[in-house]
Amino acid sequence: MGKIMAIANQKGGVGKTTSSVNLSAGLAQFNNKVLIVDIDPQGNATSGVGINKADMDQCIYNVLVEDLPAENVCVPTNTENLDIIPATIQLAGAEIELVPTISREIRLQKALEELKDNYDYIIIDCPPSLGLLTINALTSSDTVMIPVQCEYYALEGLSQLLNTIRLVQKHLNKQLMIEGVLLTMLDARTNLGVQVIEEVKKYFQDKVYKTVIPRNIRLGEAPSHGQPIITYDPKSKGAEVYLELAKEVMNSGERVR
Ligand SMILES: Nc1ncnc2c1ncn2[C@@H]1O[C@H](COP(=O)(O)OP(=O)(O)OP(=O)(O)O)[C@@H](O)[C@H]1O
Ligand SMILES: [Mg+2]
Repeated sequence: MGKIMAIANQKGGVGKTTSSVNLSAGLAQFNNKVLIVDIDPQGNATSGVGINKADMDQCIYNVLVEDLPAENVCVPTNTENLDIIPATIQLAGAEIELVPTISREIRLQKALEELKDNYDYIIIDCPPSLGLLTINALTSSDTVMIPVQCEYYALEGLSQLLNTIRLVQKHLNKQLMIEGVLLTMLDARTNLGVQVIEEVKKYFQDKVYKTVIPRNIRLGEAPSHGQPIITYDPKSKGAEVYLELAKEVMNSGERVR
């Protein structure tokens, strides 16, 4: 049975999508069958794996709001072993349309239940908010990965996220565990980055992944070519670190709560 992992942080631009796409591609390279679920109306993970959103007449919106089976919207990507459930801008309406519906917090969970056996990993790329879409992701997941940018104010807003995770654990998904905190966009030339790493480690202790993602120009370029880093530039530092992270995730089954 597959492991479902949400990649969440309500702060924008911290590396959620970059990590969703490239961790997924890394896991796929190690022969895991992987599904990305894009639940961000921006649809960055969707375009990041080369899917043209304008060509899509169905997406995760139809699954969440119209009960379309998730299987019907799964599409293969150019990366072997990697499928995606895409998001288009249509999803922007879901946050409000779901409010009056029955079982609005568990719609994604129900949809993914039927798919869980087809994949080794299902990675959910969350939007930068703590609204119903992120709640659906957390309710569906076994674990949550929190990317934290190595910048000043890195920890700001994390208490809100942790509180939301606690509420989901209490009311909707007792199983949910924090998989780990991923430090992203480290600029090794500055002292600030090192200070932030220290601070985050003090707070989260052994929950912080050993792999730290540096700033890497190639990682920033890859999405505009619709490719994960391991195909866009397999020799880059970015490809190396996301493969390392994939290994770490594959070995983290025994991580304790
Ligand atoms: N390690 C990195 N090195 C260089 N650029 C990066 C790196 N990680 C992410 N980026 C770039 O930074 C920007 C923000 O990253 P990303 O889209 O992954 O963040 P996000 O948390 O998904 O954002 P949002 O909250 O809008 O969904 C993107 O342009 C991305 O290409
Ligand atoms: Mg994103």
